[in-house]
Amino acid sequence: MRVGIIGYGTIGTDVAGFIQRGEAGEASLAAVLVRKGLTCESGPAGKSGKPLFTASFNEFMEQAPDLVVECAGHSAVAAYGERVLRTADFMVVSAGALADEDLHGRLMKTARENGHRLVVPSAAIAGLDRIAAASVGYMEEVSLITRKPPKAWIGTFVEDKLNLEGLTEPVCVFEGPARESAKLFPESVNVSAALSLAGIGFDRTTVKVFVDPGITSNRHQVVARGKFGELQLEVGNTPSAANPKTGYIVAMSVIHNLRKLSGPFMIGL
Ligand SMILES: NC(=O)C1=CN([C@@H]2O[C@H](COP(=O)(O)OP(=O)(O)OC[C@H]3O[C@@H](n4cnc5c(N)ncnc54)[C@H](OP(=O)(O)O)[C@@H]3O)[C@@H](O)[C@H]2O)C=CC1
Ligand SMILES: O=C([O-])CC(=O)C(=O)O
Repeated sequence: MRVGIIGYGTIGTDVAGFIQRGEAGEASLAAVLVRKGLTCESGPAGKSGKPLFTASFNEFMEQAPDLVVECAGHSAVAAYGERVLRTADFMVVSAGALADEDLHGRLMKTARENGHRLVVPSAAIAGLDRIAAASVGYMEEVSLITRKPPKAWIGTFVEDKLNLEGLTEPVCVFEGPARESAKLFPESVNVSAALSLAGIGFDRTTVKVFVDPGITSNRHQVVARGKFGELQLEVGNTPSAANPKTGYIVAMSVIHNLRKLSGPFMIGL
């Protein structure tokens, strides 16, 4: 399976590294779409050699990826999604972009018409296998509490509202439906979108978001109840050195999914 990556930041770099070290099952790296010129010293190459690093979307798609992994943010999902799905599967890490109903609908239509798949990895959250299975029956509740340390909020709108360095107690910066949280925190609460898509949708999934000076990991708590029974889980993601908003687990989850999609064995669905 030939893989293309959009975005060579924290997640994209890790995903590319895993693939190039042969840790992604049958997947090989075909091309990386970057924003400005080349960011990799290995330089340009073609279909058969090293992966191509390019700022041209057309050149990127000419490498004939079977699957493209988006690791670049909400705007990249909107900019490239439909064009990718005409010829390849599309794995969306910035799942919050799908809170835009119109965009989500267009991507689904393009995928269906062209026989490709829109794939959302679990990334920073857990338990989506069970939530998705549970949603086959009636569900009364799916809720999420996301907490991250102050440094994870630098560069977000929260920085303008709070003195992040001076916090001594957790502060709730959002409470409401997942559709709003996914749009309000494009770089840091994509987990609410993945949870919504697995379960009862963006409008019934409820979310609280905290800046918490008492923790060092990015923490997500999920509670769900329904015909299946109930689920309570909490994950603590180690923030990556390059971007404290993002856990290392996100790239690892992408690789787990590449192994599943490219190989003969699937588990953790
Ligand atoms: N589903 C989940 O659980 C999670 C999802 N995410 C999502 O993943 C995204 C990426 O995270 P992360 O890697 O940590 O972020 P980074 O900011 O470290 O990296 C993003 C990279 O994408 C590049 N980029 C942006 N737009 C484009 C474009 N149009 N074409 C090519 N490259 C582009 C940026 O380039 P430049 O430097 O030029 O801006 C940057 O190099 C986040 O914005 C978030 O939406 C993150 C964590 C968890
Ligand atoms: O990595 C995390 O813990 C979650 C995250 O940034 C997101 O959901 O966008």
